Amino acid sequence: MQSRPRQRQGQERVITGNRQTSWAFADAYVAEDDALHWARERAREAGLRSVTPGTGAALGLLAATVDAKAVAEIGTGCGVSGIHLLHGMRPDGVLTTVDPEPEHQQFARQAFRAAGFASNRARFIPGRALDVLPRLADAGYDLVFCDGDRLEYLDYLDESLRLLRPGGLVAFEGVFGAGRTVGSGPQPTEVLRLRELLRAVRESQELVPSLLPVGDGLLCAVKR
Ligand SMILES: C[S@@+](CC[C@H](N)C(=O)[O-])C[C@H]1O[C@@H](n2cnc3c(N)ncnc32)[C@H](O)[C@@H]1O
Repeated sequence: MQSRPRQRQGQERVITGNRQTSWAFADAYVAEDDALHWARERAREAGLRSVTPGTGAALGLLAATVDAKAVAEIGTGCGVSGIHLLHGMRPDGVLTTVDPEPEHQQFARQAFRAAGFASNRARFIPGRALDVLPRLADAGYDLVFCDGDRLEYLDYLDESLRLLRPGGLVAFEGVFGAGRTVGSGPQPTEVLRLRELLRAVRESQELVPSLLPVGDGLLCAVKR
């Protein structure tokens, strides 16, 4: 009996030692095609973050799980996350994607075409999320993916609750804040806002939450 705790400790050490390798394996588990590599490269040149392959795979999975016909995306970037979402959506589904930078959306448009999606599968809306989202239909969306201005995530949460149908899903990219969300010491406003978001989602009676440790942290919640 006395040897049990020692054995458990040993197992924990093995898991800890391999954890980074396991996470790297999980992140690269679903391969990306040429269109995604092209979009990723355009984003890198423009100095933009894109979701990691693992986060992209999770987004595709989530879109398929809710059988998404209508998805709203905040922060088109050069289209990496959009391609993953479109892959998971129904074949007749439409991605509505919002970004204030027309040149980002132009790259995304090309990337979607290269990935084989017909032009009517995506609706590009140029503009800032908080100007555009109020114009979108109540309960008209199966999934909302938030990857725009992290200072505005709490406002995106309010808008998402209005936009989602019951059973729909909201996802926020990057909530680990590159490790700063759980870091001690003074943190920038962006990190403080991420912490507020994490609290608000966890405490909401309207949401069933889960924080997926993919990429830089993908906070997900289903609207009851
Ligand atoms: C990290 S990139 C998005 C990357 C993209 N989701 C992907 O993984 O391919 C963030 C994008 O949000 C856009 N953005 C910044 N502020 C925004 C706002 N207020 N509303 C909507 N988009 C915004 C930026 O122009 C940029 O293209």
